[in-house]
Amino acid sequence: MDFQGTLFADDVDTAFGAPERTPLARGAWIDVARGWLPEPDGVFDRLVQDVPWRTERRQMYDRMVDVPRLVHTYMIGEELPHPTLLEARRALNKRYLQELGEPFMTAGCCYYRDGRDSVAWHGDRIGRGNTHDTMVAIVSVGDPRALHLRPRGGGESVTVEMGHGDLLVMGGTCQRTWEHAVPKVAQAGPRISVQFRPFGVF
Ligand SMILES: O=C(O)CCC(=O)C(=O)O
Ligand SMILES: [Fe+2]
Repeated sequence: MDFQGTLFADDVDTAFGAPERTPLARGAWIDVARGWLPEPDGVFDRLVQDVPWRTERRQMYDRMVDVPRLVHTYMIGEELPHPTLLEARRALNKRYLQELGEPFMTAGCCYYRDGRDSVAWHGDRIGRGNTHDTMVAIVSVGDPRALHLRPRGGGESVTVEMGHGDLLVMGGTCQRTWEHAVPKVAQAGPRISVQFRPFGVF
């Protein structure tokens, strides 16, 4: 089904629905909306095929290591690989522009091929997320994976099961006062995460 068709199909009622907010400690919050993205199957297939995936390399101590997942970031002005993602970013900007004070611009994509792929505890603190309140909006497609959040320096963690088409927005101080991770699991099929961020947040 093409995109216009999708917009007028049954899922128009649920697509881009209102997220539910959960305040976290220290001025952080998360918004969650289940089944938020329309046509998640088509988005998943397109992303697997068309994104120029590369292995992530990261400086760790004195050496470069492979981070176990594939990545690619669409920078400002670069065309997104599926029209539904364009619609998703529009919907996010409509909902959050006033509160965020600026639009979501970039789209980072991460491909977790199976349960061995993961990302360790971190905040998105390269750039302004380190000093300013901001938002990172994550859309998940494919197999469900748990995204964990914990206060920086320790404390009780929060787990969000990220299912096919689900939206999670991390907001407020979340990137500098909390950390998040997608740990390895014994069994999982492929999952792709698309993270929308404002300019200067990584
Ligand atoms: O896989 C996810 O949804 C989280 C990815 C993430 O936190 C990041 O790449 O900064
Ligand atoms: Fe992150």
